[in-house]
Amino acid sequence: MSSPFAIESTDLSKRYGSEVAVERLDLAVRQGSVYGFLGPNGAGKTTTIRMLATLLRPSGGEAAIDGVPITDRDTVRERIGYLPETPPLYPELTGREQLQYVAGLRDLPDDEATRRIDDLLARFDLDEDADKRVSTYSKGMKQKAGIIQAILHRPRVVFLDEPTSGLDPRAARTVREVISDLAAEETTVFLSTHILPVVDELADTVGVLFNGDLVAEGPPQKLKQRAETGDERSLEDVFLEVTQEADLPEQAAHTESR
Ligand SMILES: Nc1ncnc2c1ncn2[C@@H]1O[C@H](COP(=O)(O)OP(=O)(O)OP(=O)(O)O)[C@@H](O)[C@H]1O
Repeated sequence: MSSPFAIESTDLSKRYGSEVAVERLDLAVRQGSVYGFLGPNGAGKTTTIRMLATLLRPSGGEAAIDGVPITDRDTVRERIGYLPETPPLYPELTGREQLQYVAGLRDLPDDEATRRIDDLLARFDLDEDADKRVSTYSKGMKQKAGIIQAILHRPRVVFLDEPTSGLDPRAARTVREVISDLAAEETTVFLSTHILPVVDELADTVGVLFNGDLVAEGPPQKLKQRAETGDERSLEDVFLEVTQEADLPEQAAHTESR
């Protein structure tokens, strides 16, 4: 039976030695939705994404992508695209060669690959630089190439770690439009970013991770509604509140020990 969830996890955990990076995380992300994954630096977002993308072995718990357990790495990898914080690119290739190489790894037919590469290069304003070596690219140009290679094969689920990092306003808008288009085509987008307005605009559901724990989850509109008064606050207010409240016991302990 097919699951309505594109990403599911139960008790997903990761420890680095005695350090707990992700603590018994339960996720259920609907097919075709955009999930905004927020959290302060070091909260465990990248660790979570790397586990879901089969690049890091969990210390405990389970997860499935598109109904396939992450232990079945080959099948999961066929169905996902991943933009890490630093896109993996070969500096000695040109942008176009890099994308052709990835299309080959993904077994895309040549003519379809050429068509999609040309379309995406133009969409990201990278067409004029497509035949220059990646080693000459700026940070933003590398980021654009990284985004294109993450979505080139039309994956069912896309993980984007800070996709607008280093991008100028026009390119950042293109990324937002591409994310909307992906969701409209029933691709699930798991989006980690510190840019809260992007999440506010695009996410169907927001999850806030703090010290490896999901401390808030829900549609942005609902999270922004104050339970007591019904007044609206910003997503930033919500973020600061939920990532501070959970911090209070530690702060109290710290103050007492002085
Ligand atoms: N390879 C590693 N070895 C040891 N500890 C690690 C390793 N990778 C991550 N950590 C720790 O795990 C925790 C979570 O890190 P992670 O990179 O997942 O956070 P993040 O939410 O993505 O942060 P940021 O927003 O700064 O990118 C941090 O405390 C980090 O120090």
